[in-house]
Amino acid sequence: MERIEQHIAAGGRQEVWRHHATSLNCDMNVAVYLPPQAEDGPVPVIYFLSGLTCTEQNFITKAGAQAFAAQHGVAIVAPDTSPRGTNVADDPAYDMGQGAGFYLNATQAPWATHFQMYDYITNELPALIEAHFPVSNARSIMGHSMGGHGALVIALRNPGRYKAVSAFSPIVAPSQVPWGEKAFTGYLGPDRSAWAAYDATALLADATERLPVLIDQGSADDFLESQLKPDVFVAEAERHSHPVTLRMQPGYDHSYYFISSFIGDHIAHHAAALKGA
Ligand SMILES: N[C@@H](CCC(=O)N[C@@H](CS)C(=O)NCC(=O)O)C(=O)O
Repeated sequence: MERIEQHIAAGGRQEVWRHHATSLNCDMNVAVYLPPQAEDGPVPVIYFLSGLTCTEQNFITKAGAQAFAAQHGVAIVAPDTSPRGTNVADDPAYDMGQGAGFYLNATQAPWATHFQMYDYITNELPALIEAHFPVSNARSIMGHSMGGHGALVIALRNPGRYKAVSAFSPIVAPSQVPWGEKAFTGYLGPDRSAWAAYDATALLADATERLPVLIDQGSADDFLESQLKPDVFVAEAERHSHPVTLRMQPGYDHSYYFISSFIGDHIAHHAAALKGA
């Protein structure tokens, strides 16, 4: 692993590391924030998954999370959103290919060679982080938009692995909206039976754990009605007695201004669960 950035932030360290990802068959950047408490011993870790078009940079430069992470003594790991590189398949559209990995394991050409983000985020990255940084194995996961989809799917499919899950403006039912239909057709093929494993709403029926889900959603988000549809998830969660809190935030849009306004609440929510662990 090679450290490519290091900055003091809120008394801790914001770092960016570059490493070879075996599951993705390419080199990846990953941002790691270590709070001041990490100097004295292992701290819990929150994974933050970003949305379409993002790299590891968007969250660390725009969300204002470092001061809250320092206050609560938690590390935050923010990976890139897809495999990258000139040898990696891509698509000219912003919602497919590099920058749009959808946190799944692709089965279709030309994507399957590198687009194995589910394995990377669920297995390879935590093992790497826990081997190289002063962190404990207390983990939680959150994300934004496509990354909110990733966080919900990964938490629902891995009971016991995460102490908390939350999302900003998540794509909760990708099988039912244009972003998801396009990406899943490309990465997983047209057979919709393969899609349910990556659809948070579809996964609720078989969830074995009742990890409470916190969702914040801006009411003025341009993607709310067409792509996000949090009510679909809430209705299905109610059917299966799965605890979910959806907070509609009046006037907020889809941007990092929205995330930065509520990131403190999410980090407090995660820190309480991580420390109770
Ligand atoms: N219309 C946007 C759609 C992509 C978008 O809104 N991306 C969100 C996540 S789904 C984002 O976080 N963008 C990067 C940023 O705001 O820093 C575009 O073409 O860039």
